[in-house]
Amino acid sequence: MTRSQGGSPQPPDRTAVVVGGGLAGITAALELADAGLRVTLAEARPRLGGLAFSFRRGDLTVDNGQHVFLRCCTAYQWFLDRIAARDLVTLQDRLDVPVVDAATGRTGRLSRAGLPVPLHLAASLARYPHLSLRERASVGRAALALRGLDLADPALDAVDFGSWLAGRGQSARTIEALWDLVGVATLNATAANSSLGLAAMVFKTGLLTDPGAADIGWASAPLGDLHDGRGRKALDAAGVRTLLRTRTSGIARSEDGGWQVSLETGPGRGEQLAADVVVLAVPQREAHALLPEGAVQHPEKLLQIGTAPILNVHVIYDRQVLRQPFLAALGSPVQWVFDRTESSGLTGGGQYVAVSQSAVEDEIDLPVAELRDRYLPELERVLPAARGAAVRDVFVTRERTATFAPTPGVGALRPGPVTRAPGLFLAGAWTATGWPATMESAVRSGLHASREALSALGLPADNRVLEAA
Ligand SMILES: Cc1cc2nc3c(=O)[nH]c(=O)nc-3n(C[C@H](O)[C@H](O)[C@H](O)COP(=O)(O)OP(=O)(O)OC[C@H]3O[C@@H](n4cnc5c(N)ncnc54)[C@H](O)[C@@H]3O)c2cc1C
Repeated sequence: MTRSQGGSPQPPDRTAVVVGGGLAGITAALELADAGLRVTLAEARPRLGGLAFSFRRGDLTVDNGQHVFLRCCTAYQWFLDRIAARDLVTLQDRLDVPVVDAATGRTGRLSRAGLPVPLHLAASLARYPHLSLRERASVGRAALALRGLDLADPALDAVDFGSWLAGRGQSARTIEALWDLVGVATLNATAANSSLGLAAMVFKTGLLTDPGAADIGWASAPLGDLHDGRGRKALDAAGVRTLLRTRTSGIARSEDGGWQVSLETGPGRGEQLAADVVVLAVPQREAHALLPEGAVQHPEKLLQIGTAPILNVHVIYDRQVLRQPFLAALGSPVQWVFDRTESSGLTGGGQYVAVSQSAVEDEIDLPVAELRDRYLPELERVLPAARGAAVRDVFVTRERTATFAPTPGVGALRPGPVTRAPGLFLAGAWTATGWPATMESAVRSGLHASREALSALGLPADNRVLEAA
């Protein structure tokens, strides 16, 4: 799938090494290979997909954590098309989120109508039972204020979203029942701990641009089938040499002005790869450790980017307890609950639900027994059908560094794709994409890095995806 420019042959001998086989690295590798480079992708783990992966547990295939995307995640959807995995996701025709208040048992819905922005959400908000009339009216005013914010204004990054909302008349209840309901899941932080710049980006893009922007999508197969299985197929077809279980231990300038990448391919075994360009698509701490001296101006900034955890509590019931693909909860520690029955391969009746808990710094290290005691009774409050159901299994997946923490000031710490070392580029959801740590940010970062790498080699890059985004 080499892009040919007006029929002229591509230079055959340009080489690239991409370090890290998460979504950022896969994207960069595909783009560089599509442009005609000889690409090696080195991933430390035995699989691709980075933070969005699956593993086997008995007969089940379990995702390390529930992942969703929105219709406005155009780069991630391009990626799904590029790896031929569109058939493995479901995307709502129209945003529709059931929201249960565990305290009252009432269910409201955040949904959209077929009207232009912002009227598309007005009817649902007007009927939203978890806020008073006055609170609902205040949401409209805050949304208008959000709409007026200039996302390019760096001053937004220094302000916390919670204070900004409070200053726009949002009560604690409105923040909990609306802004945090969406924001905690997308930013992995409460409004009080989120940069206004990132929060405004999420809410403006998702709710105040295109009417369909916030329609929710999710994998209908295990994440590993998409990012590892189909990702690997696409890389193979593009001619990328993919090395798994291969940790990169060093990146240094070679005498000819290119790069020398040191790989650990097994115990006591190594390989040196020469490359014209290197894309470092690993998390910020690993990037800090691998960056050659002087490659970024303030390397210490990478270590100042905080991280935030996500916890999933997986519960197998002996019967159906959740009748929709997912729901969100209020008045309970439970945040979001997803039906994982089909995608996990559970057979023999029963239902598998995953409770997805973002920004749970105080719970991430709790023992399973404690989490079980906390969440099973809460699930019975949120899902009445769970009250008479028998629990067949409970297990927990923890990602302590699931995302970077979107705290105020983080924008100034995130580097762009271009380093001061010619031919060395950075990618990863944590780099300066303007997005919070999401699959969308990861794919965008891979597109940015590969575009810059191609341009440094004097090769044309396909900008269409980024321009459309
Ligand atoms: C539980 C959970 C839930 C999430 N939910 C959502 C969601 O709903 N929606 C959403 O959009 N996003 C979600 N995210 C975030 C999303 O998964 C990440 O932002 C995205 O996958 C990051 O991709 P990446 O390529 O930037 O980094 P990573 O996935 O971290 O990939 C980096 C890769 O580099 C490899 N590596 C590191 N060091 C080396 C080395 N020295 N040599 C070789 N390889 C190395 C790692 O093994 C890893 O595979 C969630 C994350 C988690 C953990």
